[in-house]
Amino acid sequence: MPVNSVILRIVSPSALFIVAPCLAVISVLAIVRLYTTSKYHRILSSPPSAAAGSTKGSPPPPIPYTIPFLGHAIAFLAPKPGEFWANLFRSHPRATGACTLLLGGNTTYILFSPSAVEALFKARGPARDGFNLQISELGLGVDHKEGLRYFGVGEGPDLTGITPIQQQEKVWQNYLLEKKSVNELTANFTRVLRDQLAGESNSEKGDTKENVYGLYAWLQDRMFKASTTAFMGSRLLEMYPNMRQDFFEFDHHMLTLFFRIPKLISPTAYNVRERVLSGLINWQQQMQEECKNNPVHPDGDVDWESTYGSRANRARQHYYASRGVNVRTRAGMDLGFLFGLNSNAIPAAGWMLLHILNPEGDQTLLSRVMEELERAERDNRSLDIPTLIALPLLQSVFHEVLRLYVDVLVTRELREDLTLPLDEGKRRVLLEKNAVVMAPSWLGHRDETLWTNPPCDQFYAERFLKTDPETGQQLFTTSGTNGKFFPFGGGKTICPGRVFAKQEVLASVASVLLSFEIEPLGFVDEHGKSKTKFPGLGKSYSGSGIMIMDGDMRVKIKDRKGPRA
Ligand code: HEM
Repeated sequence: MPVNSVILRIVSPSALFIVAPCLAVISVLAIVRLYTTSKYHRILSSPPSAAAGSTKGSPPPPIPYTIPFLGHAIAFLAPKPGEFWANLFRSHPRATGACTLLLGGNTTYILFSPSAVEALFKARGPARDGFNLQISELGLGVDHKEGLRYFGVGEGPDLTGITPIQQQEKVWQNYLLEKKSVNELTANFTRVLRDQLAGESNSEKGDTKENVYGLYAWLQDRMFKASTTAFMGSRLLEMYPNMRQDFFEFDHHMLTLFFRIPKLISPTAYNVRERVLSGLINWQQQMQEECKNNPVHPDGDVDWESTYGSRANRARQHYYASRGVNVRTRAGMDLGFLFGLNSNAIPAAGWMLLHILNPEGDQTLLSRVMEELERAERDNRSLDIPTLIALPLLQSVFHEVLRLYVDVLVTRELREDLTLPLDEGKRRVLLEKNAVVMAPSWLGHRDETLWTNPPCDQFYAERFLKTDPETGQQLFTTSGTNGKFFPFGGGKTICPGRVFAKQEVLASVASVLLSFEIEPLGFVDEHGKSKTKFPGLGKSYSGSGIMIMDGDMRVKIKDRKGPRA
């Protein structure tokens, strides 16, 4: 009897309507897998080394996939830090220095050779304009046309010869990076933070009250208030007192929105974004009315005022006006700026404090850090910021926290073909135009061949210290880390908040440790339940910035000394 007849006897005709499409789908998936696997092996067997001597190089091996168009997107969205990379390198040799993924229809080159990453940051061509536009639309809820208007996509220079992108770069340069402005920002941040800490202290009344907190939750609240007030002015939190809770809920869902997870699957992400936006819109409308659409000029004598805060923020508001964007776009872009301001620096300070105070860690670390910090405390108990930010051990701890906990996908779009060197230029790799290239910090920061002794997944406070052979002194250094360590990205779009971030984080850690005696009481998980181990990495998508903790450390806090200046 023919096989068909046998199948027809076993399977009813209606079942065939289901089986046939399933078989067709399985066949397509199998063919795609076979085709991409054979292409992968073909390219892998003629690696870029074959192109030695040629200046062009060859494209990075394309990792096999099964589902057309989506490619590796589903696996890439695993909400467990590092999981995708660990799986990738189980079957793919790291020695290739680069590989190609298909992410939702986009060819995406992944770089993990330090030489290639270093050269990418030096290249002038690759840009991140398209990425910024995508963040504004998908993550911040800005309308597409408004996003184009804000960034001035495709626009040439204005009458003064400056393009919108250059105008924005000028804002960062003049008000975020220039020494006087960044010092003013740090002074205002420290003033608000220390006022809060002083409010906590009861020593003026001769009271020795002790308080018990989850250290990170306690710190997050105080740092958020200090940085938001220093940058945006005090009116924002007066008008929207619950902003911190909403903001950190949004922060948690930002990548859900960016990766286009539908509202049906994650309604909270969309709802919380609308809540924060509507709070910011209220504030924007009220402030525009109060300042009659003319915020205090950023260049005058005023370094801070209550409506729009810092020079940097007032310069941003003038930029909005020059671009003619509506109030929702302003609120969306403010949310983006608050994200840059708060999402990384606050967890960095949290990880630093937890490691310094960790009862299971190096028991000499706290006293060595305190010895350094006392050098940066003036007689009136204020902080000497230039001394603080040059302390070797403190800087090493800060950089070690960035190494271990920053997970960024530094992303660029290629408008032209780009050739990059692999292993000091002996081999070259060709990246074709119109693709996206990513340098994932996880791969550089946690490369076990580059960070040894102790192994890369361990916190080691002294990792960025070396001993001066002549004086025997401990010196802080990041030399030899190009292309392997890039917490702030690199090149012309490197994070413009990096100088403030360092001052803010170190000033927070110093203020807390110099103000209070802190006694660790044990660790808790995300739900506040006691656990024995130091917090690990919370759930997050690849590229979430500084990774959050999956718990906290309970501490008893008691005043260290009398009132401070
Ligand atoms: C430890 C803290 C921080 C880390 C790890 C961090 C990291 C980064 C990274 C990786 C980028 C992308 C750079 C690139 O593409 O090459 C970036 C961009 C940016 N960061 Fe930060 N950042 C931090 C703190 C801050 C702070 C405190 C501010 C604000 C004062 C800030 C404002 C920004 C802005 C506005 C951008 C976008 C710049 C542009 O589009 O050109 N960041 N940051």
